Amino acid sequence: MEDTLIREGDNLDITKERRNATFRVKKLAAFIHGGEEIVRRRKEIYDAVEREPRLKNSVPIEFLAREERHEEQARRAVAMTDVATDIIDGSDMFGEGIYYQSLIMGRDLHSLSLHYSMVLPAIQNQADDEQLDEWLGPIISRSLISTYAQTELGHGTNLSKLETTATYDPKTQEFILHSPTITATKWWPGALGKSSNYAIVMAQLYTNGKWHGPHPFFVQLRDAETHMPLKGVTVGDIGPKLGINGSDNGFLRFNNFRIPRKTMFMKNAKVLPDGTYVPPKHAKLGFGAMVFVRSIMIKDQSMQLGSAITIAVRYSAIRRQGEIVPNSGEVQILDYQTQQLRLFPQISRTLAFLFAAYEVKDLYLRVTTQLQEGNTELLPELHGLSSGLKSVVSWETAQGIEQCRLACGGHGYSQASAFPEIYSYAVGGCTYEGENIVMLLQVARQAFLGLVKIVSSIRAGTAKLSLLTSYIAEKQPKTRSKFTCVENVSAEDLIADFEYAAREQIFYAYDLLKKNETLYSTPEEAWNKTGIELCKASRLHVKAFLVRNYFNYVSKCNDSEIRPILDQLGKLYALDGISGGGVWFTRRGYYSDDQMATVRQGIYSLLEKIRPNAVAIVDAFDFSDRELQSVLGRRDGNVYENLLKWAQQNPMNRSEISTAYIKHLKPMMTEGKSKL
Ligand SMILES: CC/C=C\C/C=C\C/C=C\C/C=C/C(=O)SCCNC(=O)CCNC(=O)[C@H](O)C(C)(C)COP(=O)(O)OP(=O)(O)OC[C@H]1O[C@@H](n2cnc3c(N)ncnc32)[C@H](O)[C@@H]1OP(=O)(O)O
Ligand SMILES: Cc1cc2nc3c(=O)[nH]c(=O)nc-3n(C[C@H](O)[C@H](O)[C@H](O)COP(=O)(O)OP(=O)(O)OC[C@H]3O[C@@H](n4cnc5c(N)ncnc54)[C@H](O)[C@@H]3O)c2cc1C
Repeated sequence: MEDTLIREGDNLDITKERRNATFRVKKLAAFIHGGEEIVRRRKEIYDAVEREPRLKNSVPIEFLAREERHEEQARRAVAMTDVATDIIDGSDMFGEGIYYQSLIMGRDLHSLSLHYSMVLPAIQNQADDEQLDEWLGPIISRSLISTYAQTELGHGTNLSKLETTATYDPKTQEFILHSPTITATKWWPGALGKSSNYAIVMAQLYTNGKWHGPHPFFVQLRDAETHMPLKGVTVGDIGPKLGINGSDNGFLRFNNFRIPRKTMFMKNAKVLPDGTYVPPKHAKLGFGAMVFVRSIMIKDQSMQLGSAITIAVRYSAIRRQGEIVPNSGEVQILDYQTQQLRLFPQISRTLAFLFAAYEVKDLYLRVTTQLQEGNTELLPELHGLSSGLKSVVSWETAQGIEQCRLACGGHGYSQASAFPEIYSYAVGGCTYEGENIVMLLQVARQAFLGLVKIVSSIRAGTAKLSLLTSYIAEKQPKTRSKFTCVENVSAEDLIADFEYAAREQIFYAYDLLKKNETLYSTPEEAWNKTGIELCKASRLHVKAFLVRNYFNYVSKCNDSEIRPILDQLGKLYALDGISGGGVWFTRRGYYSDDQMATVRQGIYSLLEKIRPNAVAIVDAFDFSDRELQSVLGRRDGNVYENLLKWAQQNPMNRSEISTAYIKHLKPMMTEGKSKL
């Protein structure tokens, strides 16, 4: 079927792929992105960005040194936010906001990342009316730049042991911020080093001699005119990192630095002028900014994997290497079954993660509405869903990007492929906003209303279960999995298989925890000794959610042109999970060896079915060349000539003779000659 992505001068192999696709890309793109209107808006936003001279990205970012990159990204961030209201609906951070930003900033953070992704939502949700009046205007007008300073040199995960203190002095109605040790130094906050003049600082609150745990404060760090650090504040950049080097992640210390009482966020917890502490309705309301980023990053991660797989599939369609049948000509590497197994599951994952991102967005919005009415009922569910997805999605995204890179051979290792930028940006998501293992343990402890608590209440018959957890209470089937062959297997059967595996492991981990509680002297030690099994339970629980959610989402599609594609990808997602999960599915003989062999046969048959549509499917992710920034992943497939151009524009090639040659190599060679 002819498609609008085909243009004259394109690589012939990629054109043939597009012509042979069995569906129209526009239809699949509309379904993936949530409707034709959204795809139309993406195009409108893209065109507006392309038209705007200040949003031209003329400098290839990967050739820049750290300081140049930081400066260029600051320029882009200012230009991006200067014209944002003319182009996007800024309130839609989950949709238009992420897309618009990715067109301009690429895979990097910048001077305003935290200002918008953490400080703005924190102010909207945690400031009282008076604070909102005072702070929101400057945040929106960008007359100040702010960040979120929580992590310290000595503690990131364990917030209860943060060392920065905020001690209330009722005489002056001020808090005294102090960093009592080296390990109390704030370390990591994005844009803290050189850009921000304000920060939300998480500090241990002391008032009237009592400790109340970590609380957020909105603190001025630098002079509004000179941008010099205020007296009592030491601040700077922490140095180059694996990725996101456009961002000046920073360090920060306070030396008995006084701030007014009303700099403490007071919508939830309060400190009255006499120092009386009023606790919040829910102890973790002050952690809301983290929950927000955990929620939005699921879509961002899926888009990173989506761009990696788009690059790898397009390149695999134009790359010819080796022969399958001797003397019949070199084949497209996409024809190798091994290449397909490496790549096609990444397509399925991208979709599963994206559809999950839609779900977490809905839950986030529901929770925000509830919280505005003072209702915290759904907060634990959101904490569980966002923590679990964050953990599984960022891990599988990082592994998937790496598979895409490897699948592109040597060219995948070049920055021209974009994989180094994509990987080093995305993999940060495994650590920031809660280290992944720690977040899995939260899922076990708390998520989806607390797996561990659920097990005991299910056994007592008192469980109140949500949609996300109700499967745990169902009886484990005594029979085998219903799987017979890929053609006949239903979505319900595949969901049942993942629920079986999750349920089995959840109860196993629970029983082990209970046993360990009898063996160790404290519940905490028993918890630690059950940590690995608990994490496995959480992972399977999240995977069961991802499979269920995929098929639920796809069930809305009645289009006979694209539904088969979505079904194939869904089955591949599930069967690849079952085949890779092995032992989780064969426990108690739930899957026999023969069934497992048939699962593998099913995967091979799906790879064959997906193969002719692979290029068109990744086209439907709707990435422009501007977003992909990859020579290998170009829409037109003209990779080789552009690799050469890319190398030639390399600043090292501006002059024929390098300074390295003049300073070091030439003298060595001259000396060598003199010794001849
Ligand atoms: C395009 C956009 C894409 C990307 C984003 C752009 C930019 C951003 C990029 C990077 C920015 C990065 C920023 C940061 O990294 S900020 C720092 C983030 N730090 C963390 O995430 C620290 C992780 N640690 C924690 O969250 C907590 O300390 C932890 C949950 C591990 C434990 O908390 P704590 O010790 O205080 O509590 P516990 O005693 O363990 O638990 C008590 C109870 O409370 C529940 N709980 C914990 N957190 C929450 C929450 N947020 N909401 C609701 N409930 C919560 C916990 O489960 C326990 O429940 P129960 O078992 O029922 O008692
Ligand atoms: C790119 C990037 C951007 C960041 N941006 C910011 C920012 O803007 N603001 C900010 O405040 N912070 C920021 N951070 C810091 C980030 O939030 C922390 O690094 C993260 O929360 C992990 O904490 P940690 O570094 O203390 O790791 P640690 O907690 O020291 O983790 C080290 C290891 O110990 C394990 N571990 C720790 N605790 C437990 C436990 N209880 N049970 C089992 N295992 C455990 C972990 O699983 C991990 O394997 C950023 C970090 C990165 C990498």
